[in-house]
Amino acid sequence: MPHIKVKPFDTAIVEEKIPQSSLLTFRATALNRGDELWGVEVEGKEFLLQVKPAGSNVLIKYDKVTRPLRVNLLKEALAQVAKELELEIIASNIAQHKETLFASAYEKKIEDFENIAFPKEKVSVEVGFGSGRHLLYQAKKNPDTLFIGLEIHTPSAQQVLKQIELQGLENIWVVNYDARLFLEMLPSNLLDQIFVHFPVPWDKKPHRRVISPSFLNESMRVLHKEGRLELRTDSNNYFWYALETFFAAPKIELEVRKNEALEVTSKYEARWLRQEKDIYDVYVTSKEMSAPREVLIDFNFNNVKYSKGVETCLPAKTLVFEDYFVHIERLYRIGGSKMLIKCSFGSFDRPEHKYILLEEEGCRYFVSPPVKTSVNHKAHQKITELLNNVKCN
Ligand SMILES: C[S@@+](CC[C@H](N)C(=O)[O-])C[C@H]1O[C@@H](n2cnc3c(N)ncnc32)[C@H](O)[C@@H]1O
Repeated sequence: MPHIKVKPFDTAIVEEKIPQSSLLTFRATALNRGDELWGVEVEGKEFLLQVKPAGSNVLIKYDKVTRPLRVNLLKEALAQVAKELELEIIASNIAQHKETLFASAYEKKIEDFENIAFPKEKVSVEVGFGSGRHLLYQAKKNPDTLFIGLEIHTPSAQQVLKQIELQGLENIWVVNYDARLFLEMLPSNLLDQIFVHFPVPWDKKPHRRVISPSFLNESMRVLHKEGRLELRTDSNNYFWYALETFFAAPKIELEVRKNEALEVTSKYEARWLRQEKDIYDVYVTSKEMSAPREVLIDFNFNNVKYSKGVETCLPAKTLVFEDYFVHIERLYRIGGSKMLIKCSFGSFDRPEHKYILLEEEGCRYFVSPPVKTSVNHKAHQKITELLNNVKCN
């Protein structure tokens, strides 16, 4: 990733240069540490550069949380900063290259679902598609259905995206995100089917299993009446665990099969078949329409403003709640009346990493708000409460 190593210089000159700079917007210095963050804006995109000592020199590089997708924007920012501050570069890797961003129209981000139009009337979901054999097969066989494939393993998601292009399929969306958090982004009564084939059994860490009471509730909400959740597993343990979970749900119909042959065999299944293992199917059919989903999530901080002493009032330890956490990682001071707060929060499995810019005029996420999930919202409300309490002290 782009960086420059420069000879030592007085970083305080940045503040003097900001008014004339074509890209620098602020300088934030870490409390009790030697590193800094510089706010920049290039071609309308805001992001941060990290500045820290590297032996007897200074390293200026990208910041993971706010980095723009286009690497050339970062390189341009580093080159321009070095020029404006007249820095002496010792080493760098900022030569601009032609960018070949592999952006597939079939890859969707979780935040796209905050406001998305489904191009087909019929929609189904596959959770943890792995090599994608079943997903690709279903999409080919049912061109009238949109298949949303969810996979947390990024290389598998990329492989399947390539296959989609190679096979010329137009009815699959791939989402590289945790299925347990994804379903809440969907409207009620949308889906025909949810396939969960050979989920990781997690015998020693059952809390990581995809199937859980809350996953079942969300599945029943997003399936339309008569829509079906299909679990296929080779794990006897998982089968009984899932049955117990499903039995507790109201208004569903259950069907259990053993060693049923499907039209397509996944890689995992082929291995179990060679070993002559039993394979279990459990079908859960939704028997009622669900109420529309209510989305009452906003990430405004309303009346939160910078007040003196904020750094002494924020918790140093991670706050852990039943289904979310809040961790204030680091504080940066910008002049005398602004702060940048680096924090992580939300779900234990897919935490958000964000900066919050706290000023006398107000407060906002820098550079973009979190994904609209309920756990992120709970965490946001907790952070708002923490920042408001500072005002009361
Ligand atoms: C045992 S493999 C099965 C793959 C495929 N369904 C098959 O039958 O060959 C389980 C897959 O689920 C994915 N996975 C596990 N937990 C997940 C989650 N919470 N959300 C999305 N994918 C998940 C894993 O990355 C892995 O690719």
